Amino acid sequence: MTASDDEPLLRATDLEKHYTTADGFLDRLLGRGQTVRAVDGVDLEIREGETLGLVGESGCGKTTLGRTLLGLLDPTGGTVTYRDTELTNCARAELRELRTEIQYVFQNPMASLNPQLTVGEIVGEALSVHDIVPPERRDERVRDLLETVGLRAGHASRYPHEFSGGQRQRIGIARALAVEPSLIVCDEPVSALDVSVQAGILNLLSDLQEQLGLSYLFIAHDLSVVEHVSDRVAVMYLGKLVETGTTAEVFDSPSHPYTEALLSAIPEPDPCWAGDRIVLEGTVPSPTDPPSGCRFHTRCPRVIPPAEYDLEEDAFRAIMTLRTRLADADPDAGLEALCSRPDRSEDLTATLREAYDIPRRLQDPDAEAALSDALESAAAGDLDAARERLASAFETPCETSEPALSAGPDHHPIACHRFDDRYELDDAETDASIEHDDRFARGSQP
Ligand SMILES: Nc1ncnc2c1ncn2[C@@H]1O[C@H](COP(=O)(O)OP(=O)(O)OP(=O)(O)O)[C@@H](O)[C@H]1O
Repeated sequence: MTASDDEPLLRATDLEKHYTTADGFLDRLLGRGQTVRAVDGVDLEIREGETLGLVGESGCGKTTLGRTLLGLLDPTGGTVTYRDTELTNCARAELRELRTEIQYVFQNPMASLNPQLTVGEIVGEALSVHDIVPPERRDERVRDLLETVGLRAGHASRYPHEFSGGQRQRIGIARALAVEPSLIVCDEPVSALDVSVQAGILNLLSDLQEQLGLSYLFIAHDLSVVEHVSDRVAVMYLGKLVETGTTAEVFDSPSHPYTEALLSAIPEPDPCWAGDRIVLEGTVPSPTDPPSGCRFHTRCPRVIPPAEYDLEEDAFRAIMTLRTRLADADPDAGLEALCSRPDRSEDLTATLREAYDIPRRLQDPDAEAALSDALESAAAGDLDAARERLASAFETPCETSEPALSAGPDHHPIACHRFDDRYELDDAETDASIEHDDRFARGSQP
């Protein structure tokens, strides 16, 4: 079976996986508990023979997405289609058959291998469950598989604890290969291994892809590894994809501010490297109550200022950081919730400006008046009033509507309002943005 040229091998459409954190039956009955929107409307394609890298900070939903694509988790919405069969809507027997086509390689090979079984039994289990080869040929097939992954046929009689981390991962790969899959979801397959053995596993995966025409979804937080192995890359933030493209498109000219920040954190071996690391404000918000509009707006270094003011991007970012802190603050905690500096001056509004890197005076008089009001409320300990004043005076388009994943300046898909004609940025800002992109183009010289 092969997918036609224009049909992807696997396609997810508006895929959702929400967990509920209700503790027990009574909680669920009474509707108590929270919804964790781990995967929240993902469109994604994996093509025949390619490696799609999936990157994003810890907790953004990568593993949940990988497991939902595979059917290890039931989606709460959307569809997954393998070739021309919708997995999310097919009969049990057919699903059981198709399960062999998509396999999973886990991050921690020790935890995923049954210590009570020999390696031969682990790798052979799937052969008997799915009746892949006749019983009399199973041992031979297991021995072949072990040799394919760089182990010895004689290893079949040993137990997982007798192997090193890298060898255990090879056993996990042999087990996945046993059912002759077309697609393997590799979930952080080398991150638990010593750097010295990582290359061996990556080379093995690459050789197997070449020999067997496999496709991979390669989940990893190590961006250098992803750049090395992937044909295309998808960047995920808080349950959604924010940028996808070929590896060159995403790594050489990242357009989404989140991708820029992620890539700027890759350690750079070149001592002449001129790019600065982009430090994002705050922590990743909770997927139980994600920010409205663009989920990244609470941390985005390029959050779009309100059109009615003439505001510098940096000044607006600083105001948004204060707004986000106010939104999260316990109103009873008073000023301490915003500023715990021991060196507070008499003028608390000046201390707040300093603590949040807000200029002493904004260039736009209306913006300055609104900000001064809010700071005075905050300095007086009335955090509710400060929060409301800032929210009504400094609303960004990034929080009012959700950006769709659509063609950006380099034609690969990006979910960011900066590239939407409705939110026209003036020429200076767009030029600054392009210069900024160039500065972060990997490999560029100062
Ligand atoms: N079974 C579960 N019940 C409730 N919430 C869960 C469950 N599994 C994961 N989550 C939550 O879903 C979100 C996404 O988790 P997931 O493990 O998919 O992210 P990830 O990007 O793979 O993270 P990491 O890189 O750390 O493995 C997190 O907030 C996590 O706490």
